[in-house]
Amino acid sequence: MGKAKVGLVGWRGMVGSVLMERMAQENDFKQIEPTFFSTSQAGEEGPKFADYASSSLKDAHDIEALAAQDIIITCQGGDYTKSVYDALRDTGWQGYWIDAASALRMDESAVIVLDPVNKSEIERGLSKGLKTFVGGNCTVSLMLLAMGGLFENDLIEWVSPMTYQAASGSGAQHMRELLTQMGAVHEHVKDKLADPSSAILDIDRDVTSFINSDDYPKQSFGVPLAGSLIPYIDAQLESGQSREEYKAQSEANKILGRQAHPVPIDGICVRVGAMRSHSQALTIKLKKDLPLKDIEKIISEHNDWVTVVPDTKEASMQYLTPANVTGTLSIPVGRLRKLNMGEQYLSAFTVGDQLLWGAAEPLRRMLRILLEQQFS
Ligand SMILES: NC(=O)C1=CN([C@@H]2O[C@H](COP(=O)(O)OP(=O)(O)OC[C@H]3O[C@@H](n4cnc5c(N)ncnc54)[C@H](OP(=O)(O)O)[C@@H]3O)[C@@H](O)[C@H]2O)C=CC1
Ligand SMILES: N[C@@H](CC(=O)OP(=O)(O)O)C(=O)O
Repeated sequence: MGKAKVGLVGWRGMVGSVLMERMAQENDFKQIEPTFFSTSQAGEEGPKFADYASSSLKDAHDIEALAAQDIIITCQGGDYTKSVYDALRDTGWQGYWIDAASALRMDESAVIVLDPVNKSEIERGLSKGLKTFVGGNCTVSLMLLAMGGLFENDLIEWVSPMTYQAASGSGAQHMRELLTQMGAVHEHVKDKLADPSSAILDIDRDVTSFINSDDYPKQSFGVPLAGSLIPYIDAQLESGQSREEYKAQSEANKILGRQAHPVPIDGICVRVGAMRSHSQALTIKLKKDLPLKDIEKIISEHNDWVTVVPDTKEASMQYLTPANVTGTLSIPVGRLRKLNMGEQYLSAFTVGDQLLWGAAEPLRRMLRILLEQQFS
């Protein structure tokens, strides 16, 4: 069999760029015959990745050109998926669709992919002839990689994740705005800050009035993030949850193949001024009382990326932070201890790069699974 024809859509966006970087690092381009698509630059020169120079960009809305692909990977977003997916399938196209957007995630014909956690669900989907594979929500994927061992051993009665989500989850413009806000705050008080005799409460008053003023740059977020936080992510639902919070239980149980007997998962999702790594504080009710040492072993042995950070101040401050994790595939889990509520109540804190395991990496690995199983 020849190399699989792989159509890449959304490759120059933020998630797509991280995906391209990982594909180049892992020599994925050598295994495929790629075609690059664009919604806005059709006909322009294509990119060069890992010595692979592409021909000119194809129109990402050209259904015929899309239908010529064996596999399409899109990081273009939900609106794009909605605009072409049905039309493409309606032509009778039997190719594989790998998607970063949430649009098709809960669709019965789609598998949510996170192979270190749900390889068996992926295999089940493939054997049933399913052809649509979607990456999960970032906080959900990162939580499942961290807690994979406890879920796999069916030790969790419920989880309450309280998140600290980075600006990248809102997109590139929002990351820029966070930095602009940081710079603007400093600029506003820099003279007073440089004067050792100035009173900190005066500086704080100035900062507070500035970040609440119309002069503060907040076109993208709508409210201050630097110097503040945003306790609501994504749309408001009838249930009182935000859509981001709703995804925790629904997507996690679909990934785990537990939709018939779901594990209750619910908490509050908060945007903080980190750049691209999401953190989560988890309160977990275990099904039974287990020694902490056993819990640590189960967690750390589940996959190659999770590591248990000792519950000390020094290790937590050094290793359990967005600053330490960003740009890596590492999933540290720390602050593991039994809570005062009882021996079955466990706390945990975990961090992961929202653009790597949270978005691009599960898609790349799904491509590899398809290449190994369906195109070798
Ligand atoms: N941001 C995130 O954290 C996550 C996002 N996702 C999904 O991925 C989708 C894409 O997100 P994200 O990568 O942040 O989106 P981006 O806004 O970074 O990119 C989306 C598209 O915008 C177009 N574009 C226009 N101008 C530029 C420019 N100057 N530089 C780069 N691209 C440009 C490109 O399409 P074209 O070439 O066709 O013009 C690009 O593919 C989301 O809608 C979501 O569905 C999933 C998980 C996490
Ligand atoms: N909503 C996530 C990012 C994201 O794109 O999620 P989803 O892929 O579920 O739409 C965040 O803001 O951090």
